[in-house]
Amino acid sequence: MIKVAVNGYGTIGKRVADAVSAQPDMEIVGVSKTRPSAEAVIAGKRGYPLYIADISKKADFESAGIAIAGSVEEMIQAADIVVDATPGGIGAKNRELYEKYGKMAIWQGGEAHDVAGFSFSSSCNFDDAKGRTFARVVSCNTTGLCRIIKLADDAFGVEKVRATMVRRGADPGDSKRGPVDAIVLNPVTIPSHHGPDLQTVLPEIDIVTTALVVPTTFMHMHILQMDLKETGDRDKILEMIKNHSRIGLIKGFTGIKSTAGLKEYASDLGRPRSDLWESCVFEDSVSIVDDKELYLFQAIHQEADVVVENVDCIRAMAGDDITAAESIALTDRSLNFEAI
Ligand SMILES: NC(=O)C1=CN([C@@H]2O[C@H](COP(=O)(O)OP(=O)(O)OC[C@H]3O[C@@H](n4cnc5c(N)ncnc54)[C@H](O)[C@@H]3O)[C@@H](O)[C@H]2O)C=CC1
Ligand SMILES: O=C(OP(=O)(O)O)[C@H](O)COP(=O)(O)O
Repeated sequence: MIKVAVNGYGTIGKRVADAVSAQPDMEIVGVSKTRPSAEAVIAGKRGYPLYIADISKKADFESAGIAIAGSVEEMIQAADIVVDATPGGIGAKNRELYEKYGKMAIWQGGEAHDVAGFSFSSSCNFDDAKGRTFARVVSCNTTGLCRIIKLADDAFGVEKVRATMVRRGADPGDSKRGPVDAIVLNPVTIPSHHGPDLQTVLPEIDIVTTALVVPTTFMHMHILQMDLKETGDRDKILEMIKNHSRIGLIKGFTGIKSTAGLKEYASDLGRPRSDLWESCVFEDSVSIVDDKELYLFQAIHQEADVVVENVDCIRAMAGDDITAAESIALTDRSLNFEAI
């Protein structure tokens, strides 16, 4: 069994902990919080040993009736590999802790590529993670871009990509962020970080991305245009999407044309937390123009798509020798996840 610690039990960390627990070859040895909170209570209810970043806060937890297993340093020592899901910028500061105890670690997309020197996407570079001590799973948006661009590149070759990310303003449980009534250019400069971020995984792709933020909480929406090297074939693209285990195809007859419709669908499917681990490509948007231009819309559930990638990354780094396809299949099967 691969012993996994999750440092930072928040939006991403709690989902990674649940996904890891569902795997037959992994176990959670601990999760961490900084202060007593609703999520700390949930960690206890899930049976995850709870460790704290600042052990001097132990009394605060105990007076709230929350049992503490020890300090984050103790948690790290108990693990084979640490998934660092602390807020962007904090994770990089934890690197010396992982080095101190000689542990493998995986960071999230809020950290720069340099934190690990290697950025990961299950369907693009699984084998390159093998034997590494450190890796970073690219951000939710970049994960969505990696999946579909790799697919198009494999099918027809991709000459260049131009994409706009319409980003959610805050996660559903976050009442501090906005905007409440604005469309915010984020960033106002071009390109956004997503293109260069994609190139940390697929360096040969010519890509320019732009991004803005809107007052929603569930999912980002991508407007994608790819110039193909060869003449595109819509039916072939659709077939490849249907066969891709991490890309779902939203069919026109469903009437789903929005992130709201997808949220309802995920909920009706009985997905935990309404999570959509797959990218959601709208079938009717998939269009070939002038033979070689491919257009499509895809929605990305920011809280979910990176979760399954973290599980594969753990397996690539700390597991038995296994192929990407085998790991992806095992991860998904263990979660009862079949792309829509
Ligand atoms: N929320 C999202 O939609 C996505 C987030 N990410 C990335 O995942 C990472 C985590 O983001 P979220 O889960 O959204 O953040 P979050 O704020 O929801 O959770 C972070 C957790 O880390 C804990 N924490 C803070 N400082 C800590 C420390 N020093 N030691 C241990 N725990 C500490 C907090 O208590 C909190 O539970 C970031 O790099 C972010 O960019 C990636 C994809 C999507
Ligand atoms: O990794 C994400 O987005 P990103 O790919 O746009 O950086 C997550 O949705 C977190 O984004 P945030 O930095 O707006 O919280």
